Amino acid sequence: MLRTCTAKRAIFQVKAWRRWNSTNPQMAFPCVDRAQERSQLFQEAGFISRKPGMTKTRSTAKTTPSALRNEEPATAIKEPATPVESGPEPIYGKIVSGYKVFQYNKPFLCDHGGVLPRFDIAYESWGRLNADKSNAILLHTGLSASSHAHSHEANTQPGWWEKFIGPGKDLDTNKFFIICTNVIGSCYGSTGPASIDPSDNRHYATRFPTITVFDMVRAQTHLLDKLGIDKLYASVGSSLGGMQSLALGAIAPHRVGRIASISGAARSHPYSIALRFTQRQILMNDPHWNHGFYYNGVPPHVGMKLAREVATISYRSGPEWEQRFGMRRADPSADPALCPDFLIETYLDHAGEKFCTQYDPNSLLYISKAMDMFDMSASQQATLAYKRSQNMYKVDAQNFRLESSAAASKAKSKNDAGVERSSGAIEEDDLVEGMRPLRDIPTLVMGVRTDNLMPVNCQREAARCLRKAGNKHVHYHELDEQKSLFGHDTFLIYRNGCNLVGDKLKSFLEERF
Ligand SMILES: N[C@@H](CCO)C(=O)O
Repeated sequence: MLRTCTAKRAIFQVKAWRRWNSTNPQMAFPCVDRAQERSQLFQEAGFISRKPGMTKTRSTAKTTPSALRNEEPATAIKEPATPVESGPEPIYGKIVSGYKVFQYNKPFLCDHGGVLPRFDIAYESWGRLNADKSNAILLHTGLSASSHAHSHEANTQPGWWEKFIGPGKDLDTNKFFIICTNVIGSCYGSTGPASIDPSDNRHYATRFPTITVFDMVRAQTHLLDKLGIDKLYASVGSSLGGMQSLALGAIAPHRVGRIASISGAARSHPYSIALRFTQRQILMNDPHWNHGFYYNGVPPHVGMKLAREVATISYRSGPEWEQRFGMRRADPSADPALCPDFLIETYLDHAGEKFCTQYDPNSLLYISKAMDMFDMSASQQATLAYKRSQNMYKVDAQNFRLESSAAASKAKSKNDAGVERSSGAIEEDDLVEGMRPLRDIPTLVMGVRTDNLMPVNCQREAARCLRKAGNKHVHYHELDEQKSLFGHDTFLIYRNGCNLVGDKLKSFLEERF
């Protein structure tokens, strides 16, 4: 009762403040009011969901205020119209159904020694698996994506690669069987921090183990086993997916026929780490983050919104925004405001608003950290292999035997190669050595010069190291400013009926080697 009264009083105060400042428009801060209002709505919803006899987890659609369901709150102050229509945007939705779930019911050892007692992987597929199961393509996702890459009967909403997949398309479903998973650590049906820990029926939250990109693909190999796919036709991905497609080639080269790594990297760039670190800091310093234990209360939606605004700056490019927004203001006749005012500001505000209640904040922390740590250098892989061998006792005896011998041989190969991680300067020989397992796998590496998040140097480095490792089939393409101003997100965007990433990918996949 007390909580309801407090919440109502706070909403009343916000409304009163708005009434007052309508006569003082220069003092209006609708972007701040809206955040406060959303906290109140969450608080009310939390109170409703904790009434006797109701679930203790986050409230259901029935009891959840509209703002929490990512709709416009009935009482929200209207911001200037968002100029998202002025340019192409990725299609990302909150996916809660329409996927299949693969259940791995054995303990899963993560690279850094944590153990998941079991895990789920949400996945979707398109096309038909042929009789000898040789036409499967595993499509790896970027950070925020779900398994819903394309529409189908169980979910007719357009997917995030809707135009890339289909009969005759870039990923041609007349030829290939396409599988897309939601990675472990995420929140769209696969096991992640928001999942329930079976040992105590509480959300994992930050008790979830640290995961690596190698863990993500290792988990996917168990799905491939279940589907009876010994060897993929191709491992394809962009961004984080471009890291995964390479990582799979490193841990299971015998299972991959071709690799496509688009706007990815063989190891993270310090600039990318800086951008993701900043996002995590913003999120973790939202008092509602509560060390990750927010699932029964108000989530850190303000931190999420601001983190997404920073992320969006890294996903697109200045030259795109010059053309798209310039110095235009949402309402040129209005006095300058501290809340969104320039079109670019309303755009970022919209990106943050859309994402902040759609994606689990802890998933952002875990997955972005996994990206930061990604490094295919031989010394780093050997370090992880050694860690695995030390922790193998935590999982069952069968896994112990299988994996400890693999880990031991990797740890040994580190000594054979005589490679150690350099203390400061970036050591390329170490990366070449780490990419040696991919030397016989035809690989497409693509980069975009306007990419601010994973600079094109990352893709140049990956291609160069693959070649130095002896790979004779490295196909490298770089899109210059004339071809794409969409920066890192280029791979998500179709314009004028085409996407240059898709064209190149199609030729690579369909070429005979
Ligand atoms: N916009 C993409 C870029 C990173 O893949 C995302 O949010 O996942």
